[in-house]
Amino acid sequence: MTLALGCIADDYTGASDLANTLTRQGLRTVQTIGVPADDLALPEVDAVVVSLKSRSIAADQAVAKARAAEQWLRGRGATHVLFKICSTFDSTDQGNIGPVMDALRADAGDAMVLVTPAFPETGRTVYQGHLFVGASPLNESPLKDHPLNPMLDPNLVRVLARQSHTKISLADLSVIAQGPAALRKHLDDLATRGIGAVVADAVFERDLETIGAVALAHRVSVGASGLGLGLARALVGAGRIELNQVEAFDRESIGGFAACLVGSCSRATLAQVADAERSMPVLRLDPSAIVAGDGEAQRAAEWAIARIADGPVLIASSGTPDQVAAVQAKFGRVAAGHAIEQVMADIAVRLVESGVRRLVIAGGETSGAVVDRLAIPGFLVGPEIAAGVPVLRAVGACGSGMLLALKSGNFGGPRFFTDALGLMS
Ligand SMILES: Nc1ncnc2c1ncn2[C@@H]1O[C@H](COP(=O)(O)OP(=O)(O)O)[C@@H](O)[C@H]1O
Ligand SMILES: O=C(O)[C@@H](O)C(=O)COP(=O)(O)O
Repeated sequence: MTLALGCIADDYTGASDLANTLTRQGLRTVQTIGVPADDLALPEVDAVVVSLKSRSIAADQAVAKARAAEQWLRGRGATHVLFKICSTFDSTDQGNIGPVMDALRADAGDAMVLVTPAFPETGRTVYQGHLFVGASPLNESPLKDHPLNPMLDPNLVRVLARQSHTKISLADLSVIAQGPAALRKHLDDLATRGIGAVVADAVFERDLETIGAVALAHRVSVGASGLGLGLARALVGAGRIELNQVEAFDRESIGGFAACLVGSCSRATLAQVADAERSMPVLRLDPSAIVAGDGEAQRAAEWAIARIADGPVLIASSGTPDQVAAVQAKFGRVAAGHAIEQVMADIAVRLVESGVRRLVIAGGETSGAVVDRLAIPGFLVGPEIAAGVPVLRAVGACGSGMLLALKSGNFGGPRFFTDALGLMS
């Protein structure tokens, strides 16, 4: 297998979003959980997205994990490696995007790294280095209240400069709009001034095509699915990919019971849970009881198992920003998040033991905890439920025969959970 593109994603929902984008652009793509074991049988693919649960961990640990993934990808022939971050940049001043970028840049020997989280299909655009979520600057969007990575500064040149040892600058839209040659010249000029990474504006997909075409000549880039789209189109345009069928697995019905586990507290997910209450039983967990270790996992699993034979169920820990703040004030941000994720994983194990084969999980960290506990080694990409969220089929012995959807907290329309289950038969 010689990879046309290697990718390292900093969480599992983000990885499935990127795998979805690459697949839709005609690249045969597989998502692996961590660096794959040597004995994991992978199909012949153009791109591998190695998923890490590294978005919210210490920089030195994230760097070590990213380097291991990079080595594996380079060993399979990847000349370009995309470090996939969130389209809302989810990374505080203590975050690790800058340190991982610095390390990958050093390993690759690149003079310049292009960085853009723009993903216009989901409303994420970058202008003058400022990230917008729909019409709102990042710091006025719901991301200001993210439970783990609250985003308070929309200027990504500043945010990245606070995390990185590399000198950061901007490629603004007036440069990007002139196309690849102008962007190359701009980067060359900046490199002579000691700049080593550039936040690139992007509002439309054509901007990402320009950025992708230029980035492909480098060995490393940093961005969200929009940059994946730009790189994929550049690979196809360069004749380095044979266009493939967009779905990598057959749609044979899988059966078994279905359940949704929701740990995201995003505004979009809160509305989706409220909507799901109209079509399936919903259990709202008590986060304080979870963190206090009061048997919430056991109670929730029993509640679900008593109902799943009659149809899908949904279990949510999600709270409003005020409720999340109250739990965090009592138990601490990291401890609360971790305890809730682990209870979701406990519940998932019980559900799978009871015959659940179709699992929808909302939230990146939540998905990471559940998929890790189920020991699923990787996924093939199936039909798209919503922008950035595909149906996934588990590969490998653990979890084989299961369908999952890993939903980024912010993605999906109001009826996401019923939409997802409708495509996961
Ligand atoms: N009610 C709650 N109070 C505090 N933290 C919560 C609550 N419910 C979930 N969490 C935690 O919030 C975090 C949500 O992150 P994540 O699953 O990545 O969602 P998203 O995709 O929206 O970022 C997780 O660590 C989760 O355990
Ligand atoms: O780029 C994105 O927005 C997503 O792919 C993503 O990374 C999702 O992260 P979570 O919102 O934490 O699930």
